[in-house]
Amino acid sequence: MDYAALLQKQKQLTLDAQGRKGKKATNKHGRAFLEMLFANKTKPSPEGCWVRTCFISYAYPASTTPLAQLRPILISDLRLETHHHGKVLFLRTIGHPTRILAVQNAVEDQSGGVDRLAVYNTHPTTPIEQILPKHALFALREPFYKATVDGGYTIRVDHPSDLIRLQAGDERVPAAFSPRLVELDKEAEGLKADGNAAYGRKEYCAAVMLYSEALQTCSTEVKESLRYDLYRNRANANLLLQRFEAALADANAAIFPLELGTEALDEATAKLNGKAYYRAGRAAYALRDFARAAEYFRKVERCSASGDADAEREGKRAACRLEEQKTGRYDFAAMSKAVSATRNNRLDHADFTIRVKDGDAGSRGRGLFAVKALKMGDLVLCEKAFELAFASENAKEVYTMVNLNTNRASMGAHATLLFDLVQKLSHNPEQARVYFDLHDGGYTPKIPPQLVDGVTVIDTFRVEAISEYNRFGCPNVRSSDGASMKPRAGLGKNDDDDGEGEDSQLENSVGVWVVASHVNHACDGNAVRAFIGDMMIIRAVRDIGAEEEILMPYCNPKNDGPATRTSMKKTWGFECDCRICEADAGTTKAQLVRRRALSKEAVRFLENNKLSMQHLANAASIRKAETLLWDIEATYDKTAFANNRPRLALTALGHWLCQAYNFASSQRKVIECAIRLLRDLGYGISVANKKVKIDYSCGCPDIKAIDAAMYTAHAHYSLGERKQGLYYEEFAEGLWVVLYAEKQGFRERYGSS
Ligand SMILES: C[S@@+](CC[C@H](N)C(=O)[O-])C[C@H]1O[C@@H](n2cnc3c(N)ncnc32)[C@H](O)[C@@H]1O
Repeated sequence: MDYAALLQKQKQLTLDAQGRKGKKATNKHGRAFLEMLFANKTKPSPEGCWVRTCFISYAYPASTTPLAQLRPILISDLRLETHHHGKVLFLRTIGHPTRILAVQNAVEDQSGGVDRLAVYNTHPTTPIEQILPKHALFALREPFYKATVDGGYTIRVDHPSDLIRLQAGDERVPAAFSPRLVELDKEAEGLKADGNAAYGRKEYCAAVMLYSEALQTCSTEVKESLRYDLYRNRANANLLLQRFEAALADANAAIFPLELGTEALDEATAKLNGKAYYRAGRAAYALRDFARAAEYFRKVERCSASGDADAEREGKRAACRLEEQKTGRYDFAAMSKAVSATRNNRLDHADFTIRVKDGDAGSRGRGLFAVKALKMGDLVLCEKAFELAFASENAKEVYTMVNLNTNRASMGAHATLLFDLVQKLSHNPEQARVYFDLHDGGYTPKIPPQLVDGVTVIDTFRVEAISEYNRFGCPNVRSSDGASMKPRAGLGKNDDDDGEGEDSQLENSVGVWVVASHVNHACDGNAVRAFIGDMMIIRAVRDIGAEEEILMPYCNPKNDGPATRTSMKKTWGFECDCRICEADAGTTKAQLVRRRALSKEAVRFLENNKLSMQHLANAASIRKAETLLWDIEATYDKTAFANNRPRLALTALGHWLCQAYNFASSQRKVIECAIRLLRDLGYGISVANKKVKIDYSCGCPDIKAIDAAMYTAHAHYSLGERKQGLYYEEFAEGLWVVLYAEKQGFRERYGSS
């Protein structure tokens, strides 16, 4: 897809539309047409994959003005391309909703004016009947009106929090709408029954609304027990909607207090309290407050003389999480077994973050620092995704996302992540505060999440801005899959892949990890990340001192340092000053031009000389590779790249040579080439008295380094030098765990020693 053309076209359309700014809409569709357009319930989309384009249009802030301070406006007064500040539009849906990218419906105002309403950034899995059901009432704060490409008009909602659903009995509903409303005077008991019925139909949003309405209706004369029932039921519906903060508050409001002077509640009331504690426990668990969850589950058990099997089980689960949180002891092998291409890869594990703290990182902004000294291979942190969109989960719809604010276009799960985030943040304001504290690249205005008219205001443009700076690509299942699926030629199974581009193939999914988001970049970072399902596992790639900043490469350092730096500047807005970049800074233009030309030649050479048992290298191709390697090496300044500074442009050819000599069973040459490859990846090797010493301090962990170590190990084994071989094998296995979080895949790739 030509993203640049798509972006340009959308910009032009937006610009053209701007020409009508402030004008009134002409030749509008009438009621009959709109009623016809939205006459039928939408059928599920036919099988197949839909490619949708999600345009993030020019940013404007979410409305934070309460309804009471806004003046009503009518549809007929709306002006095109205009944000109607200080105004509120009261609307009632008149048709059945439909979803293309936005959820849409026909609407009328209190004077009978009609138009189309489109709500963007809602979650694709939320039933559209929950968003814009027929005959529902809404107040739209500070509406935005625009012409659409199909020649029509739309009242466009980019921030779902601008649109407030009003209950039938709400006094803010304009009088003109009231006569058509039904059951205005419904009693709390009746509303509760309706809520229960909606819950039974799995219409949880409707259930929450009906319970809320009943709670508003509950007069002081109404039985107190009804109020508790309503809170308890609403807690359950909120749990199922993943509105965990609301669920926790509801569950707590449903707990009967002990009467003054009494020792215990009667059995029936205690049982009800048990239910409320259980729901509170589940909400606290989902909010990852495991200590609090464990306490609630203990309380459930105390509410019944015979105990409670569910609470006991949940209590044990919470205790396991607390143990993980405290010790960082995870069964990574079991975690790896638990994920697969066909499962929901969201794992039930706690975060382990006590070895790090955030702090001032000077010109890098905030950063993450080691609390204590860590050894190479140590777990730095393990964190569950705050939110994650697995590409594999939404196979029916593929989104291309085009952001006019940042001039960026992307394909994959980015749009789904935005919808996931907006949904989560809208209903969990405390979690929203954590998210909005992340780096936003200087986005303004910084509207904090706040409750206005009972709705948490979420600025979707800022959500996306933060996501762009903080999201990580990740595999659909686990990091090791790419490596174990593609064994290197001559090591274990045969394959002709050169190892480049594995990550890009695997990283279709995308997520946000809020603690890891504080880690700043260095191409030669002291830590790297790996994934198992939605868990990010960061390990030290070399020893890290107490108080030292944790740094990891945001993207794989590429062979062309200056090109990497330019792309980093474009994406994240900074220039890397790590040791590789520092060494590279002295590269002359002539050296760089020559290195690029030779690297291109190397790519062509590797493309035309793929190795396998059937295609062995001949003497001429080996000579050519060696010559190219020396020539590229000559473009690196000897002084600047002394002390094992990585020379990444050499590694692809170095890797090929290891393979070539390995196929030719030239064991000494394999060892020589592999040690050279390790050095070019920053690992200094010295051998004294058959003892191998590896200097990790500049090492760039990469699958090629593991391959190089295993080539060396196998060559030593073949030469009968088992002890030396074992050093390298141990090093390779350790590095594998650093890169992929666990051992799975190592033996598949390299076979047994
Ligand atoms: C994911 S955030 C990292 C945390 C961030 N420093 C903060 O203050 O919250 C990414 C942003 O951090 C800054 N950053 C990361 N690595 C950097 C580096 N090596 N040099 C300068 N700034 C860096 C850039 O502003 C980048 O867009």
